[in-house]
Amino acid sequence: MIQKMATEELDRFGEKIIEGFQLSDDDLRALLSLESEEELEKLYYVARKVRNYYFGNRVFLNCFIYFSTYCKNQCSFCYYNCKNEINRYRLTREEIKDMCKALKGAGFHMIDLTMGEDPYYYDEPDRFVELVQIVKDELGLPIMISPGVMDNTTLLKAREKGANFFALYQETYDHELFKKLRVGQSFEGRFNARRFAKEQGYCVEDGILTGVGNDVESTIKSLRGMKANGPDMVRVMTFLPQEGTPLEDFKENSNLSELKIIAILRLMFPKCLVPASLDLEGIDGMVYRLNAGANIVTSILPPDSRLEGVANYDRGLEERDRDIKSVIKRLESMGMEPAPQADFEKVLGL
Ligand SMILES: C[S@@+](CC[C@H](N)C(=O)[O-])C[C@H]1O[C@@H](n2cnc3c(N)ncnc32)[C@H](O)[C@@H]1O
Ligand SMILES: C[C@H](CCN)[C@@H](N)C(=O)O
Ligand code: SF4
Repeated sequence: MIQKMATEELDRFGEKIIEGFQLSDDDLRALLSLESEEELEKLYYVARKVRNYYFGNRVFLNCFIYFSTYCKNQCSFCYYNCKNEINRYRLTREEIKDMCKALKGAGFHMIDLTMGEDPYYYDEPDRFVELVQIVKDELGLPIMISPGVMDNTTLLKAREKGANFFALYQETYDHELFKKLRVGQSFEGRFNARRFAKEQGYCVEDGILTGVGNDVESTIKSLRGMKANGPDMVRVMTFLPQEGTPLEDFKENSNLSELKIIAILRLMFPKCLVPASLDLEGIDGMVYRLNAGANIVTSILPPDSRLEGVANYDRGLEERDRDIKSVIKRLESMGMEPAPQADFEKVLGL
């Protein structure tokens, strides 16, 4: 398929995608099986062509506020699973308010409010709704919420207070693998919460993990599963094993790299937001992810922040390279730039 294509053919392939061509399962098998750097560069070339057609060199910037690392769940891949004996924090309302004040005018397109499934909020969900209100009042920016499988009533209330985006990642659409990852959780419950949010006017983000025991066929199942639900943002994250978790020693030689899947996501979801997360390899990693077709930088932390990431490649490092100024500087060195806020509001359908 793509291996033997010369530049003109790669351009034509990109144009076909822009014209609406849909990749078949066999096409996905072929792309997921690409091996050499040269072949992969051809895939990234086509993905950039499609990304540039819709977004040019303009990138969106998402601020990540992990405001509570308490959780009642025990996902086998996650550092914050309730069985892991770690230091946890829960920001106070005042701390969140002060953080918002420091974020004014920083240049973010959206604020991502993330928490574990913290009983403090799950037992009193209006506390979470109040948080959304505080951030909306302080910053007025679009808000992404990543609270886990919140009940429908709370999702509705958060929407009324100004939440725009609901992020809930299925991890995999392979039910057997899901059971091993999201231990004791309902596949349908997770799926239905995201679908309900979409029906209530949220933009939604779905996502999968790779390097977590997924193979080509399960990855195709996941790509198809996400496609069927019309997400506004789709991600893939490399699974980073976490100390103190059941998968801390998990290793596999996966050929299903994050960069390869980012590029395939771009071809399957040409107009979608596709993240380049700093959570995995910081700003150096961002460059590769943008060059593979991503167009929103996520897990950008408030300046001088000691807040957690999620996969948190830099946990324990003194120096963290996740502030917006450093991101923008690197973007400029790549000939890219932050998009106007109006472009983002268009994506949100505002
Ligand atoms: C956004 S965070 C927390 C939000 C909320 N508690 C939830 O589970 O949806 C959860 C996501 O981070 C990602 N994640 C968690 N641990 C990870 C790890 N060790 N490596 C890569 N991604 C990870 C997973 O995709 C997971 O869905
Ligand atoms: C996984 C997190 C996002 C949650 N909505 C964040 N660390 C990221 O990588 O974007
Ligand atoms: S992924 Fe979310 S729900 Fe699962 S343990 Fe981590 S914080 Fe809790």
